[in-house]
Formats: sequence, C-alpha cells, structure tokens
Amino acid sequence: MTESSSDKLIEVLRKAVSRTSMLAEGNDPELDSVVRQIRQAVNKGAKAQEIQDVLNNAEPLLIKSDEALTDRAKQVRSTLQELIDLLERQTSRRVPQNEKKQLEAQIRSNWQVSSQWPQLLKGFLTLAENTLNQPEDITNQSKSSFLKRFFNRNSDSAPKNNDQEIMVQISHTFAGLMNNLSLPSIYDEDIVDLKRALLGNNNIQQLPGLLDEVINFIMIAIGKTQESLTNYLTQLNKQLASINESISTSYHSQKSLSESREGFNTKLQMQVEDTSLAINGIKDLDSLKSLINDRLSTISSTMTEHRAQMIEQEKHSAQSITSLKNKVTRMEKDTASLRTLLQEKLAQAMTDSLTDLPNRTAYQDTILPLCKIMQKTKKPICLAVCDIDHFKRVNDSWGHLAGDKVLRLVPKQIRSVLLKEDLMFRYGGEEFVIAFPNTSLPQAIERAEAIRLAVVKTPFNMQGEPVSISISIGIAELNAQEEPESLFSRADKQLYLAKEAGRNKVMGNK
Ligand SMILES: Nc1nc2c(ncn2[C@@H]2O[C@H](COP(=O)(O)OP(=O)(O)OP(=O)(O)O)[C@@H](O)[C@H]2O)c(=O)[nH]1
Repeated sequence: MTESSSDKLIEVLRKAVSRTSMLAEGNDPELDSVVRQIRQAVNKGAKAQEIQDVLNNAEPLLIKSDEALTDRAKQVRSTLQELIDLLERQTSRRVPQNEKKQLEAQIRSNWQVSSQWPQLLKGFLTLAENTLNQPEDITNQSKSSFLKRFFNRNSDSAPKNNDQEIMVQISHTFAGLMNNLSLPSIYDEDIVDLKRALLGNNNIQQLPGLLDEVINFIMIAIGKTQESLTNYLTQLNKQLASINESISTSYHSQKSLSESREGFNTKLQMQVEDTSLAINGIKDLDSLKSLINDRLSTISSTMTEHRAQMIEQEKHSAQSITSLKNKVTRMEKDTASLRTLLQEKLAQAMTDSLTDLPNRTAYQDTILPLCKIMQKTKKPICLAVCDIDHFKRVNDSWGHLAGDKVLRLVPKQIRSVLLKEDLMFRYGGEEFVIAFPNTSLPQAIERAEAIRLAVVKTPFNMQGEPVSISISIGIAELNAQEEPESLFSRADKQLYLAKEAGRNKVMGNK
C-alpha cells in the first residue's frame, strides 16, 4: 500500500470511529464521557496507542451498556405481554384473538430491535382500541360455553342480553369462518369489510343479510357459484314437476283402470240379468239354446274387449312406473354426486394443502367436543403448540420453496413419534398443534421431548448442504371446566417461554 492510500484509509477509519461513537452516546453518562474522549482523540489525530488506551477504557462500559439495552428490551417485551394479559383480564370485551396472536408473534420476533418498540406499542394500542370497539360481553357467562348459555336463555337472567351475546357469538363465529376461507386476493377488501361488519354487529336484524354475504363467499371458496347451485335447484325442481306429472298420470290410469273394471262388472251383471229375464219367457229348447249362444257370444266379446282394454292400460301404467323409477334413480344419482362434491369441498376446506394436515378450521371444529368429552369422562388431555425455530431464516437463506419443504418434512418427523389417537393440525405458518388425549402433563412433556429430538436429529438438506432444524414446544393440560381457548393460550405462553429459554426446548405447566 502506498503512503498516500494508507493515509486515506486512516482518515476514513477516523471518520468511521468518530461517527459510530455518536451511536453509543446517550445511553449512560459515564460512557458518554469516554465516547467524547474517543472522538476528540480521533479528531485531533492522536497516536494509535493513545486511541487504544481510550478504547480500552470504553470497552467494559460498552459491554455494560449493551447489557442494559438487553434488560430494557426484556422489560419492554414483558410489559407488552402484561399489557395484553391485562387487556384480556380487565375488559368485559372480547380481545380479537387473531390480532392478539399477530401482535404476540411480532413481539416475539422484534423485542430486541429497539427501533421497533414504538411500532409494537402502536400495535398494542390498536389491539386495545379494537378490543374496546368490540361489543360488550355482558357477564362472566361469556366465558362459559355457548351452548350452555343458549339453553339457559329462557331462564330469568337477562334474556335480552343473552340474545345479544348469542348474536355476538354467531357474528364472531362467522367472522372466524371468513378467516379460514382461501379466496382470491381480489376479495380481500370485501372480506375485511364483511368481517368488520360481523364483528361490530349486535343487531339481529342485520344478521341474515350479513350471513347471505358469508354464504356467497363460501360458495366462491368451495368453487360452486350461487348461479350453478341455483341451476341445480331449478333442474331439481323440473325433475320434481315431471315426477309429479308421472304420478298423476299413473293415478289417472289406475283410476280409469278401476273405473273400466267396474264398468265391465256392471255390464256383465246387466247382461247376465238380461239373459235370466229373457230365459223366463222362453218356451222351447231350441229358442233357449239360440238365446244362450247369442248372449254368451255377447258376454264373450265384452270380456275380450275388456281384456284388451286391461292389457293396454296395464302396459301404459307399467311404462309410466318405469319412467317414474328412472327419474327417481337419476335424481338420486344427481343428489349423490352433489353430496360427494360438497363432501370433497368440505374436506378440502378442512385440509391444509401444503402439509395435507387438518388445518385450523378442523382444529376449531375438533377441539371443543374433544375437550368436553375428556372433561366429562375425567380423563386428562394435553395440548402442545409447536413452532419451528428461526423459520424466517430458512426462508431468507434458502428461499420460500425450501421453507415449504421444511414445513412438509417437520410434521412427518413429528408424526413418526405420535400415537394413533394423537391429533396434529397445522395451526398456521410454521406452527403446529398436537392434542394428546388420555395423557397427563408429565407424559405429554416426555412425548414432546421425543418429538423435539426426532426433529432436531433429522438431517435436512438444503441445496446439498446439511441443515439442522429445531422446534420449540409449549404444553398445557386441560383443567376441569376450562375452555379450549384458555388451554391454547396457556400452551402458547409455555411456547413463548421455550423460545425465551433459547429455543429447541419443551416447556409445560399445569
Ligand atoms: N415457506 C413458507 N414460509 C412461511 C409459510 N407460512 C409462514 N411462513 C414464514 O414463517 C416465518 C415465521 O417467522 P417468525 O414468526 O418471525 O418466527 P421465526 O423466524 O420462526 O422465529 P421464532 O419463532 O422466534 O423462532 C415468516 O417469515 C413467514 O413468512 C409458508 O407456508 N411457507
């Protein structure tokens, strides 16, 4: 290096030290004074040894300031979490769970980045504001089961409030359903509007209109348009009309069959009566013979005519019965194929397409009855919330497709350790939920430990390089009377602690 280029380099380094020293300022008065000394030394062009001495003095203070910053970050994180918990405990309104989860995830990812603190606080304020905009949960009853409250609605306790509460429940349930529909992004704004209308709604008069809109979106999501369903119903209606016609034709032909049978009997009876009257006036055998021959041939032709008529009518009714049968069979087939289609669509709506696992909607449908059964039979059940550690880094380093591959492989490893009766769901993103029925907390922790090991020991391969993936797991055991939301929230808190404790850990608590 020439002298002038080394001078330039030194000049650049001086500037860099001088500027970066400003960053450390304002954290601690003691550190500030050392920082100022550094800058003065650098600016006046002090010798390297002098600068080195000042820097040596600064080092322990910088470490101290760094630790203080981490402590502050921890304080910010726990204060934010306490604020969220407080909001949930203190207000008589329902905290929007999705927003809450999102905010908690943001806190988990960003608590160490001080520039993000205002953003996190703003997030909390928005959550608080949105909570306060929620319709009020009238009493503590809101924490008991919806059905219990529904069936108690005729009791003396504030029936009007109960109605309103049920309204809120229904609106929330449908708003939740909207969250789980996968719809093209052109509907994003409409869905946000509809969810807002549902969540802010406590007027029963508005519910049918809103539900109509929800149904329209479900139709779009399951790939069946309102129009094609209407077509199907019109078709069905036509088939029913035509069956109705066949039945009335068949009824008429049956009627004319019995009328003609009656007519034939009367005719025959009259002919027999005529014959017996005529016989009374006959004096000789020949006339009698000819009369009887005559009458018998009349009776015989009446019978032939009647038989032909009967055959014709029977043929006609057999035809209409066959056509009726065909129509019913066709209708049954159509209905069966529509049912299969709807079942397939429903199964699709319950399955996560990336991992083939039951999704969050399926979780929500399953967990309440499962918890109720376990509580009724007094058997233990544990819930584990599992989250892939530093998953963002996988996406950032190896790309989204590699991230997807990990998302498919991790549940396969988890499954290899699960029992037949355990249930696993993709709750969202890189989060999986496992229900361990008939399992106490210590047993569930042991099982989760096996799951954690199975994942961390799996050699994942990213573009030819082996990469180790780990998961953190939080577990809670269901208490008597507890609602699934609270069980999930306790397990999620344990997950948060597992992440806190350095990740690749299992944490559980009663
Ligand atoms: N590839 C892929 N990435 C996803 C999917 N769903 C969510 N993600 C990503 O998962 C990442 C989750 O990151 P964070 O919530 O910040 O958490 P993390 O990086 O796992 O870190 P910790 O949970 O704190 O250990 C985000 O980058 C999402 O974009 C998906 O279906 N496929």
